[in-house]
Amino acid sequence: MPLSGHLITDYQEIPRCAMGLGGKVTDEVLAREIAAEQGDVTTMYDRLDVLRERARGELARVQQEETTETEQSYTERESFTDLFSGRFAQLSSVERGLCFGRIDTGDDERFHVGRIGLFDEDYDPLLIDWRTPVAQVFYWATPAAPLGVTRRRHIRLQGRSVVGVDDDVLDLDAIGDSERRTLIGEAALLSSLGASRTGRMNEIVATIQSEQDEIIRSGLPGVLVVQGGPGTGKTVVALHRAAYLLYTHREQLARSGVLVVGPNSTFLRYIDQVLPSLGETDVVLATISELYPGVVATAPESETAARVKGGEAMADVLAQAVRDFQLVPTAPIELKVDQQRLVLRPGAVRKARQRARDTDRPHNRARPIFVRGILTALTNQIVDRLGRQYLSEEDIKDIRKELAEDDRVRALLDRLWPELTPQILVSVLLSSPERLEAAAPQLADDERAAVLRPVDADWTQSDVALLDEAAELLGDTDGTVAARNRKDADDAATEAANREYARGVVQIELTADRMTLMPWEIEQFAELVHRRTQLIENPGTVAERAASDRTWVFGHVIVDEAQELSAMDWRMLMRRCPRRSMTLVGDIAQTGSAAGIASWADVLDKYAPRRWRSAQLTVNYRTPLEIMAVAADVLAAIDPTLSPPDSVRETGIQPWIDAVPPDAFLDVLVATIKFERQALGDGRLAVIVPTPRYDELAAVLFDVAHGHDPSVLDADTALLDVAQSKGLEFDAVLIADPAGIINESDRGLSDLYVALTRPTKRLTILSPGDLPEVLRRTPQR
Ligand SMILES: Nc1ncnc2c1ncn2[C@@H]1O[C@H](COP(=O)(O)OP(=O)(O)OP(=O)(O)O)[C@@H](O)[C@H]1O
Repeated sequence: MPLSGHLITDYQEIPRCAMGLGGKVTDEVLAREIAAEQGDVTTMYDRLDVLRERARGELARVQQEETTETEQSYTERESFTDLFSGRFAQLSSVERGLCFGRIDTGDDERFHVGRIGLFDEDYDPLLIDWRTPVAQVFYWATPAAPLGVTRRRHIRLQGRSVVGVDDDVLDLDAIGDSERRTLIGEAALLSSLGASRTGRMNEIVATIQSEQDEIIRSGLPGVLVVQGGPGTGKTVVALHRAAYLLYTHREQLARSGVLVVGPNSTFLRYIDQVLPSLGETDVVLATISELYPGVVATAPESETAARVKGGEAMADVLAQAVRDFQLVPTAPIELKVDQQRLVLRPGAVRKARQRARDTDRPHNRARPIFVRGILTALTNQIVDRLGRQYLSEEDIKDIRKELAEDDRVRALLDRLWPELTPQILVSVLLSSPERLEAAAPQLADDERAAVLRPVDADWTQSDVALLDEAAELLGDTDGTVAARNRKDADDAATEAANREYARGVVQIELTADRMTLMPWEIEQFAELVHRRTQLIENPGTVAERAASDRTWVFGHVIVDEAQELSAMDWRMLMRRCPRRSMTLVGDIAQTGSAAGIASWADVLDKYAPRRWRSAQLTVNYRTPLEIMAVAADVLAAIDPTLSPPDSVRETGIQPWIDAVPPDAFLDVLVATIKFERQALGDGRLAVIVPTPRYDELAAVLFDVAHGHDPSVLDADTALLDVAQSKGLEFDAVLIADPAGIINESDRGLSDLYVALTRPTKRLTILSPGDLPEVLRRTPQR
């Protein structure tokens, strides 16, 4: 089948099996090839069964083993349990689609590619893991650059049966110029793209395209920015990159973990199956709202408040707000301590404050310096009064100690330089017009008014980065420092002992030859014994501990919809990854947040100068050509210099765009939903509406699931606003009231663009009253 560019028409008509570009094969040849593949595939599944049974048997034996319950035997048993249950879970997760490809090279060699590596009893490879360097050619070879590959075969399985093979013949002599630019494995790709959506994203190991694979396998260090229009696979590529990096750099990443940040909890639910289905679980999935442990940030806020609080200026505002808590009295303060009348003069306080500030320590950590300065000033008064010549060093120390323990002195110190928590600082600042005015003279009156709220107001998403910034400015309190020091000392001692112990256990196991450890599992086992022992002191998986520790440093951070992050969010995120090993995926044209960024360089030249690189994804695998034509008009209105990604499919189904009188809108909407449901059959339909109309429409659309719980994705028809639909996709989308979406915010056109690019098959637009100008170019039906 000749291909032109990336567009494929009549994709349902693609021959069941194409053996070589441009050619069809007889049923007989096909049956013979399928039978041959079946033999190999059956051998792989047999081997998988053996390994799975072995892991299950080992697991059962370890669990039933009689041991004297010493801490040592407990640790050993738990480590084996982890190892074998991890191995068992991994072997089980690859059951579906175990093998999906074959590569033949010019030297008459061939190997199969699959979701996991398998070896026979003699260590001869049966199946190569998709993440290994050897498997790379499966994704990279093209007729123009065959990389030594003569044939790439896509193998389709149903259960354990081979039901189809599709070959790309990569022999340059056999094909013409027009056929050289092709999608890789287009039949397999198109059958996966044409399938109905389930509300959960699927992995794509079998059909990764070369421009995507290059990104997935890009090196670990530095920041990689992946810019791409809607549907180009940014999310799915970012997740496969996480799996690839964890496989390739497991030593480095397993201990520190990988953080994946997504735009909202519905999105996290949408993607939460991808990594487990690739056998990876050591990953923290979080939204920005969840990045400050202990704070649940779900309260809504105005666009202006989000923009102001997300602005870089807030870093200075918070720093000033902290300084405003470090007071110098305007007049001398009198104190009565033990019948003594003491006077604290502003000059002495100012001097103590300057000393403390000069240390450049965070507020709570500089407080002891301030306290020392004040206590010295007060002690000197008493000492001078009593006569220094009559006092020993010990006497002077006692005076100082008494002063330090005196309630009135302590109250005064708390007033002049209070110990603060991030929560107190941020909530007091945002609820006090006076404090705000003092700390934020650079903000306009209406901006300050927009961020004011009651002191006990619930946290919003943009508060999270403020809390994180505040935590940096304040540092730990004395109580938390003491607790941490104690814990660090304990941890260091335990860690050293445990490493020693882990080494011993592995040695004993190897000598006793009791377990069937593969050579490459010995290190893994040692690490597990070590981690297990650590867990007795410090419970929780890496993911759990990382999620509960604000200062946790991740080995790699992946951010999806990265264009939405505010300047303050970036500051927070960069603290989580000082090594700057990051993958940021996004699309500037889809920016919906008022605080979002306008260019990648704006952010990255600052945080990772000369350490960031960018890559582009250019092909839209989601939205068919007919729908992208409508989206293209909106994109041109956002920025005439931008062009949408090329759609890979054409469905022949034109979008339905209609304007109805406002008083008929609801009735027509209900009828249209019904019509779309019938047209879709099993597929998923999203009704996307302006946020201000969400509640009103939720109340009248009885058969449509609504609410902000991610479980709306389980319904066949869901009511969403644009923010909720970000990153998701549906078989059909009905946009109700497009003008409402455009007028909702300054970035309304970008929001409409996001909504228009969610469907995989059908698009309907229903407008109460006139259609917005930007949608009038498409013929109405
Ligand atoms: N190589 C591929 N093989 C099969 N399916 C693919 C491939 N690449 C992308 N897809 C599918 O295309 C759809 C769009 O991918 P994805 O959601 O990752 O795009 P995106 O760039 O993040 O989109 P958006 O910016 O609009 O949220 C998904 O259904 C994904 O599974």
